[in-house]
This record gives sequence, C-alpha cells and structure tokens, in this order.
Amino acid sequence: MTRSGVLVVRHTSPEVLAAATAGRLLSAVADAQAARGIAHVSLTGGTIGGKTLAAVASSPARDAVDWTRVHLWWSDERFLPAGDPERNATQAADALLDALPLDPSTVHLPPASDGADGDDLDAAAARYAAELLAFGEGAEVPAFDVLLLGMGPDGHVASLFPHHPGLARDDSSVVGVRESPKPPPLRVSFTFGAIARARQVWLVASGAEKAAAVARGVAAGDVAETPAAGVFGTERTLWLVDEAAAADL
Ligand SMILES: O=C(O)[C@H](O)[C@@H](O)[C@H](O)[C@H](O)COP(=O)(O)O
Repeated sequence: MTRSGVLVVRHTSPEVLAAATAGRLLSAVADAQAARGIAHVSLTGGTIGGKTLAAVASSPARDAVDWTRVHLWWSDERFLPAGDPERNATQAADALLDALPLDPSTVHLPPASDGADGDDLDAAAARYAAELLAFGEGAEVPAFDVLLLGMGPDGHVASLFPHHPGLARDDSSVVGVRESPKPPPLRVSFTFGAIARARQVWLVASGAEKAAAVARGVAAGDVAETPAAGVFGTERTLWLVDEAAAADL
C-alpha cells in the first residue's frame, strides 16, 4: 500500500476539530468542482462525523459549493430499514442533507434491509458495488475527492473491524459484514480496495479513548490489529484529531 502525503493536523477541542474539518471539506469540494465540475464525497457515521456535518450545515461557506453537483456516498452503513434513526444516512440527513438543495439522483444511499433485496445482505452489498461501478469511470468505484472516516477506539474504520473476516475481502468494493462487534451486527462496508481509490482520505478522531488507536494508525502498524493503519488516499491522507486523541503521538 502506498503512503502518500500523510499529515497529522491537531485541533484544540472536538468543536474546533469539527468546524475545521467542515471548512476543509467545503474548500475541497469547491476545488474539485472547479477542476472537474462534479465532486464525489464519501461520508462516515459516528460522533465526530455527525458533528462535522452539523458544522457544514451552520457554515456560511456552505454556499461555496454547488450541492446539485456533489455525489454523496457512505463508506459503511448499518443494515437496517430505510429511515431507521440508527442508520448513518438518516443521521446525515438530520445533521445536514435535509437542509441542502441536493439532487436526489446524486445521493447514493446505501441499501436498507427493507429495500429491493430485502434482508439479503450480500445482494445489498453487491447492489451498492454495482452503483459505485456505474460511476467509476472505468474503475470499480469513483475517485472520491474526499473520503471521510471516523475511527473506533479499536481502530476500526468504515465497518472494517480488527481481525474480522471482512478485512481480508478484496473481491469486491463493498462487503456485507456480519457479527459486527459494534452494534448493529449487520452492515455493508467499503473494502480497503475501494477506500484506496480516494484522492484524499481523512481520518477524523476525537477523545482520549481513541489515542492509542490513533498512534498505531499513524505509525501504519499491523492492519489486522488496527484497520485505520491501512487506509490511504492516492494524493493525501490526513489524520484530523483533537488534543485528546493525539495524546499518544
Ligand atoms: O457505523 C458506524 O458506526 C461508523 O461508520 C463507524 O465506523 C464510526 O465512524 C466509528 O465507529 C467512529 O464512531 P464514533 O465517532 O462515534 O466513535
């Protein structure tokens, strides 16, 4: 795996981290649109991911972006019925998306457990992989301009958990994950291969309980132990952390 342009940026508090990440995201999307007309952004679930989206919602700079030309994806999703409050997409809608003038055809919601494939997790994962392929311009997935990732205290990113069978899968861009250690147990997740297509990968981590995993991830240690150690963008990889999460660096 190539390590390209890895940088750690520390912020003084979770609030500053969320606000700065929101500002950075708006600039990166505006830059992508200036260069290529459209932007592909992959969102994340989790606490700091949600705070970042809320900070985008309240930023005056949010109008710097043409939201009708932003493709939104999710690197992982909880396999629950559409609209379930535990779904990452539902939380993103509440925090930000409902307030934006989005074109529904560019909001690529991950499959829900009451969708076209019913509760067939593997079919749902394959459906999302097919949608990514359709926008990949010859590759399996789009070259995401920004792919945001929260990280668990165990070092998981998306729904790629330490020592979990989903980690080793490289036969598809999206996998169905069973027996997730973090509830709910069923999820769909990008694989490492899908994440590696992103131009920029941003890992966002807040709080002392993340400090040990941040240190292992930044050191690019054992990926099976710390999945966050194995994600890189083709152009840039940013670790965006608050002081508490940076404590072991
Ligand atoms: O579905 C999920 O649970 C998330 O996608 C997951 O990967 C999350 O981003 C991390 O667990 C960090 O979450 P916190 O910021 O809440 O710790």
